[in-house]
Amino acid sequence: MTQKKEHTGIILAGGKSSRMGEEKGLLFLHDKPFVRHIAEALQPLVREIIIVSDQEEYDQFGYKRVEDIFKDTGPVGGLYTGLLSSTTTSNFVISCDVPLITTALLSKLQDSDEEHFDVIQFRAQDKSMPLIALYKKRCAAICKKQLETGERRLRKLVASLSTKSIPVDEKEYILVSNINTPEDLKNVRYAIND
Ligand SMILES: Nc1nc2c(ncn2[C@@H]2O[C@H](COP(=O)(O)OP(=O)(O)OP(=O)(O)O)[C@@H](O)[C@H]2O)c(=O)[nH]1
Repeated sequence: MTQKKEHTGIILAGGKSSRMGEEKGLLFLHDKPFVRHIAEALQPLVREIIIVSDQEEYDQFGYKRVEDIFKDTGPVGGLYTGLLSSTTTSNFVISCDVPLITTALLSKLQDSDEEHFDVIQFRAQDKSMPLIALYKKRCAAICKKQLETGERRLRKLVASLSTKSIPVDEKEYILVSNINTPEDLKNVRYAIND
């Protein structure tokens, strides 16, 4: 097990948000943008937060922002840039569309961290969640190699890594739900009385 605060929090906030039709990380839930919710959940567990995005609007949050090195290569490209910018061996990598994530849930990943696993990810029912996960910095080289072959799929990358999956309790499914569409947002707002 690694010590708390030996991790970096990387939030991926690039991509097209085509299903939502507007920048997902800047959408509001309760009184705060998604990215702010996620950063606040990460904050007690990490040394530094890095947002990977080409959008300057994310500078308003006061975290370090880095721009994609490989453009338009999807989450694997974002992961590559985030890991390269990090100074820690182990890193939370979180998509910008899970605003209900909590520190308590994220700390379960941290408590399960082991040096020999490349990835520690959540699994809800039978669905693994590679964008609510810990990645070792060494995975950057593998991301680069994969992207150079033209393969962009994150699931393909994770399949090539040594991975541990942590089950999410049924009552916690809502906390890991991705909000990708206006319908998802409506449903979550309804579920949490927003
Ligand atoms: N930095 C970076 N992040 C990305 C990139 N593509 C996707 N992401 C992030 O990866 C996560 C998952 O992305 P998706 O939901 O699959 O894709 P999306 O482009 O955001 O949305 P859709 O266009 O609706 O598929 C989100 O947090 C995105 O912000 C990219 O090229 N660069």
